[in-house]
Amino acid sequence: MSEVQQSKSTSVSEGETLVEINDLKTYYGDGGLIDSTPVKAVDGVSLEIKRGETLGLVGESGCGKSTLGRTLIQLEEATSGEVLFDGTDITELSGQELKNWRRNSQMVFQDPESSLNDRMTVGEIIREPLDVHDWKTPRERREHVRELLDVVGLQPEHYYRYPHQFSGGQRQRIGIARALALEPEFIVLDEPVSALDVSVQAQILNLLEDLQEEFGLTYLFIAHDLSVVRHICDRVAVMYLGHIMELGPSDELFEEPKNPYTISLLSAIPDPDPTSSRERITLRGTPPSPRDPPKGCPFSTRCPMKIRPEEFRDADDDLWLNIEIFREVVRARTRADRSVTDQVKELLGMETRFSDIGEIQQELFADIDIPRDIEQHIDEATGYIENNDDQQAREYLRDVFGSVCDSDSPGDNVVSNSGRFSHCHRHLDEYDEPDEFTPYANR
Ligand SMILES: Nc1ncnc2c1ncn2[C@@H]1O[C@H](COP(=O)(O)OP(=O)(O)OP(=O)(O)O)[C@@H](O)[C@H]1O
Repeated sequence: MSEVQQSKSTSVSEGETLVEINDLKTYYGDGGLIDSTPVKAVDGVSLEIKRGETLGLVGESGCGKSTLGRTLIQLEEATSGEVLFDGTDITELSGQELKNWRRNSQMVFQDPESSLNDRMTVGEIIREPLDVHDWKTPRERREHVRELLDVVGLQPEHYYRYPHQFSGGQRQRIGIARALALEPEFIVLDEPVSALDVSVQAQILNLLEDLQEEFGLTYLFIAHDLSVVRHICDRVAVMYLGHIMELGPSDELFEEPKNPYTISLLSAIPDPDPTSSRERITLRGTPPSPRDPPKGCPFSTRCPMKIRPEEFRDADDDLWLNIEIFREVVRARTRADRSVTDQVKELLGMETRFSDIGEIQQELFADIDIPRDIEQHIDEATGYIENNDDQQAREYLRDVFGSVCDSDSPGDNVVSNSGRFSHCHRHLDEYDEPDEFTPYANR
């Protein structure tokens, strides 16, 4: 870690809070009459964003990053919780108050191809927010737009051109100029360089850094590309299934990840250090549906370091893996939003003929040594399913084979002096720390 980066992280982490988020939830489709199971896109997020910092937000597609970003600037309505900007809860604002507040917070979107209106000139696009807010006089607006073109590296004559006449990188500059028009303090950058060529990405990232310094901006930088985040962000939040799994200074988090999900994500990035002993962890399956998240830890259905119940701690690893797969098959059967056949096929990589539970049981356990007590439990669960009580089977298996990871939501445990936190039961004294635990699959 360079001294410069270190001091930047330290000063920011000690800095003044601009945004404070408390137990924020944003659900989609809540209260509908036909399907009342909401999509829990953001499901209890608490974090702070410091004035002047860039906070990265990373995670797999669909984990809720955009929804969180959109809720912070009130493009999406929060279901519950607080978003305090300089102490004011903006989820409570409406009407003129909300309109006035909106000037402070803007968003830059991922896809410069579709986020700009092709029927408006560049000048009109950048000026639109000024018109909406009746900013100063029309003449001053035009002058301000020309200044903004200059600030983002475009030419005054670009004012009268149309977006389709520009390259992807230039279009993103237009989007940035528009976001800056009302002189906001806070900008959500939603994958701002993902759609651009690598060579252009660096130019846009440099521009964003320069603008941050010039105007004292605070950024929430959403990305799935971890390497981009590492270089531009002071701190990083790792999101999974609507929850923040780990949050801390970038360098620390990348060099010494503490949460099993962060460890798994980072293990997939090639390590330039040939002496590194870091082993790649391949995560099994896909994230659960945000309509039906697990009861305990959000990562519990895929965690390679999941805590086993005491009585099964020495169970054979292959057997245990198949028990976990069996539990996932049963979970999938209880899920409402995708066909059971598709889910089972995906979980087992098998053909539809195995969607009969007896056959699945055979497939998973017939060729494996299975202690009598475990076999009885599996038989019992299969019996419930054969009686069409999938939910009972799911709960039975959770009671028998589940651990604290299945039953309790972990706390945000502080894992370093910087205040970094990790959402994992393994940080409690009675368990091995995640970074000291060899994942079952890698033994
Ligand atoms: N308007 C909506 N109505 C219903 N569900 C939605 C809506 N927008 C998003 N979702 C769902 O909410 C969950 C989170 O989506 P979101 O776009 O916030 O994730 P993301 O991490 O930003 O994904 P990506 O990187 O693919 O954009 C997903 O399951 C998604 O399908």
